[in-house]
Amino acid sequence: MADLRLALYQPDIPGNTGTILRLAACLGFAVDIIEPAGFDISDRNLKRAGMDYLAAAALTRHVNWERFEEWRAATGRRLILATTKASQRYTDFAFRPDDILLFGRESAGVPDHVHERADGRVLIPMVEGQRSINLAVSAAMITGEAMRQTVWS
Ligand SMILES: C[S@@+](CC[C@H](N)C(=O)[O-])C[C@H]1O[C@@H](n2cnc3c(N)ncnc32)[C@H](O)[C@@H]1O
Repeated sequence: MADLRLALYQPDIPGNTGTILRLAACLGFAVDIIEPAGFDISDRNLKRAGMDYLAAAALTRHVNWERFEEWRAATGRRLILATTKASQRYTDFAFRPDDILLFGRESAGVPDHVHERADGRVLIPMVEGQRSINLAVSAAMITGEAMRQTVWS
């Protein structure tokens, strides 16, 4: 199991979370969900996307942002935010093995106060005029790069 973690800020779409939990089970990293989420953990669309991989996923639920931050402070881990507002490409960022990679909610990303708390902010560069990449796809791209740098190299 890698030490790297992926955190989802108040996710809205259960299929995306199920897809990410399946990825986490397959690649071997833990997932933190910062609630409230827009669905229940028993949602059938989450189960459909996560399938039987859900049983193997290491999932921790945090009741809100403040409790997540209390927990993170105790671990001493960095928080690295994936955001379209970053200027640094994720491929140019030096990830650490114990980083927490934070992804925003599908409908609204993260609020400014969360953006400001991040120790680093990374961007997947897009074609000019496009808004954003699907949450699960962006999570796979950035987690893949972080794993390449810290686990697979
Ligand atoms: C569908 S996007 C959120 C779109 C939202 N309307 C916004 O303005 O942020 C969901 C999450 O995927 C990640 N994401 C999507 N595209 C990205 C990109 N090009 N670079 C970095 N992260 C991205 C971010 O964490 C984002 O909060």
